[in-house]
Amino acid sequence: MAEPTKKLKKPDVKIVLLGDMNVGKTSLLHRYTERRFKDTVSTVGGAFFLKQWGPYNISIWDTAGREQFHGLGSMYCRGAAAVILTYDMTSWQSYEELEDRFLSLTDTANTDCIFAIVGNKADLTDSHAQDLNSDGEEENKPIRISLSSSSLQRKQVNREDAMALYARVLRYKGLDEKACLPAESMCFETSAKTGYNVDMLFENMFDLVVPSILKKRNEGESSTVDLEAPSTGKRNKSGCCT
Ligand SMILES: Nc1nc2c(ncn2[C@@H]2O[C@H](COP(=O)(O)OP(=O)(O)OP(=O)(O)O)[C@@H](O)[C@H]2O)c(=O)[nH]1
Ligand SMILES: [Mg+2]
Repeated sequence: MAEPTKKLKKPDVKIVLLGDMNVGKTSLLHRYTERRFKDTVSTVGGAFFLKQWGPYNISIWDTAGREQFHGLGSMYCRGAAAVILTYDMTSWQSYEELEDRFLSLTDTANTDCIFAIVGNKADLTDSHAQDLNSDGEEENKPIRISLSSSSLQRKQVNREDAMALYARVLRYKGLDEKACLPAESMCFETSAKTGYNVDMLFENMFDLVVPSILKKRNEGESSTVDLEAPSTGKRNKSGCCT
């Protein structure tokens, strides 16, 4: 009897994390997937994590922010249903770089690609400390922990700046602001260190890409990949591809 052909579910959709080196892209993904903040090394190339979301498979691509890997960015963005543009709230430069260096990489993303603007390292900012005094909800622990005033820094990028960038991103993509998701719901301030807003960010994005999956399915794209076909990347144990 002939052996059944080996087929593996392939991701239904792709979400890409973009942003300058050191803003915390890898840490955000670790926080979400491993529920902890751990030491990182600067990413080389890119790596992906597969998330099962209900009946759907979503790949989240973590890319390298270092300039030397810049050329790879548009490759990782090809066919992306969503892009998370990430900056460090304590670094104005990391915010500026999003427009100067990273936005054009998204030209290869889907035409209906969804954008989120994410300011990470909220735990380092003084305004975050104030917020938490009134509403200290973070992962598991009371927040007082690491907020010694000596470690706090001035917040260099405000939420209004992020919302203004969101509007410019839509303009760059030729999209009508009124027909798109509102800036208030697409700009996030997070902390990979404490977990602040991290689940909310990723899970919002997962919900938002579901229509893109359904559209793809309606257009009749195969949802399996042939394991016997030549592979294009090496997989390691964690499901990452480098
Ligand atoms: N305080 C604080 N530090 C953070 C946070 N997120 C990341 N870091 C630290 O920032 C540094 C860079 O984090 P990474 O996650 O490696 O940054 P990246 O954006 O993946 O950098 P590349 O891979 O080089 O593009 C590390 O020392 C992290 O520990 C955060 O939310 N708060
Ligand atoms: Mg990284």
